Amino acid sequence: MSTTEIHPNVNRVIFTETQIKEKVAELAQQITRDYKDSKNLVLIGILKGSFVFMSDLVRGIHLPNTNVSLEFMSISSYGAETSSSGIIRIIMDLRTSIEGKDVLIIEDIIDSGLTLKHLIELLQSRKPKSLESAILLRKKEGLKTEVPVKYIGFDIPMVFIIGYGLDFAENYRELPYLGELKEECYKK
Ligand SMILES: O=P(O)(O)OC[C@H]1O[C@H](OP(=O)(O)OP(=O)(O)O)[C@H](O)[C@@H]1O
Ligand code: HPA
Ligand SMILES: [Mg+2]
Repeated sequence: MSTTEIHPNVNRVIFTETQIKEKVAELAQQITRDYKDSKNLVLIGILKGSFVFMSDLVRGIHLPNTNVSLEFMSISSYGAETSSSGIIRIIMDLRTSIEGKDVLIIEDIIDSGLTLKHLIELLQSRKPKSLESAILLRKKEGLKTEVPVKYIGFDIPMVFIIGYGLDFAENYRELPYLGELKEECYKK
């Protein structure tokens, strides 16, 4: 990717397409290894942010002896801000039961941790056989609550990230890399 293709509102590229591809392949291999004896694995993508990560990740998972199904939930708490509103809204819930199944939540980012914490409590009450999560990005210093995460892509600094599915006020999801949004785009 040449520098001329970088969006003008991106301060710097944090991870390139190649770096992301390698990391996603690594995560997919770990998941393949860990779930080889699973009967039913439900991968739950959390929209909208996870849609790119989910689509790349699932194509690296090879489990010929497992019923692998994909489900989606849509959850929102950020709106047009760069910090969590603290109000976790479920916009769209699962269509099927997860009772007795192995469940893996697929998320783009964990920042305050509030979304994942809420989600784990909700899904645990539906009695899955197991419940884990695969998260591409984690802002360790942003965490306001303890949340267990089994698969982590990258730990990142406290900057606002866009691209590869992540947005600011619904823009930039289409960028193929992960970049830092310029402060002047959100600081008044
Ligand atoms: O750890 P937290 O502080 O809760 O932040 C993480 C959540 O925030 C983002 O969702 P957002 O509310 O922006 O919805 P979106 O995925 O539709 O962009 C992101 O996709 C995670 O779901
Ligand atoms: O840094 C971020 N970028 C995009 N969405 C987010 N949701 C939580 N943190 C972020
Ligand atoms: Mg968002």
